[in-house]
Amino acid sequence: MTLLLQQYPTKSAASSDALFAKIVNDLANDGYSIQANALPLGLTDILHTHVVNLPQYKFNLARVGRESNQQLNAQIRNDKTLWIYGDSPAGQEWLKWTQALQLYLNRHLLMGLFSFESHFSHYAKGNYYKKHVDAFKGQANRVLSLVTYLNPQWQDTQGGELVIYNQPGNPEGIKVLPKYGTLVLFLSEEFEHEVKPAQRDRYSIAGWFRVNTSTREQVDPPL
Ligand SMILES: O=C(O)CCC(=O)C(=O)O
Ligand SMILES: [Fe+2]
Repeated sequence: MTLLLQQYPTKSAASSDALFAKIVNDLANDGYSIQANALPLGLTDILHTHVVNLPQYKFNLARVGRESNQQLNAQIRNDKTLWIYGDSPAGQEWLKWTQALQLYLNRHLLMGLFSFESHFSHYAKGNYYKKHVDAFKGQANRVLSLVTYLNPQWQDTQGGELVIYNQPGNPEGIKVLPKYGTLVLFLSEEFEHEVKPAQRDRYSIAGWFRVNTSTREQVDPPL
């Protein structure tokens, strides 16, 4: 008999299982999950080193939807972004980890997550992203939003909070400081949220798990 060693779960994926289980529980109960010190430290470190060493010119002014009017855009958000592909060791490690998360979510919540896209964001001092949703009901195929933060020693007084408006009865929303290794997930269509201006450079990764809405006429996500 030949025994094939399974690729999954790997040791590192297995060590995230306790975290993934908490996320599944939160998502099922509340539709969002906020986890401090969630990312494996080695992964946070490699991503942080990578992002702070990227040359500024590689980042692009973020766009809002299909809007091409840059002035209007800048009133809504003025961070800069850079899409993450597997063309760097940091990018590869990140995509491996989010892949393990995607698999876990599909197994335990049957979400049918089909693909994942993500970008680094750099909010320079004073930058913001006004209140928005990441996907519109019935339109988009972004179903689950993910954000993680790459800012060592973030102080409570330095602003830059993500505010999640979780229910009408709580107009203040839930504030999340962009601390090193904190991970946030929420259902993309359900929660308005915003990024408050920060007192210092703020680095993060924003990502979205998508379902496949391909039809015979249209391949989506685009190849
Ligand atoms: O950086 C954050 O805290 C959230 C970013 C965000 O909402 C987005 O990029 O859509
Ligand atoms: Fe967002």
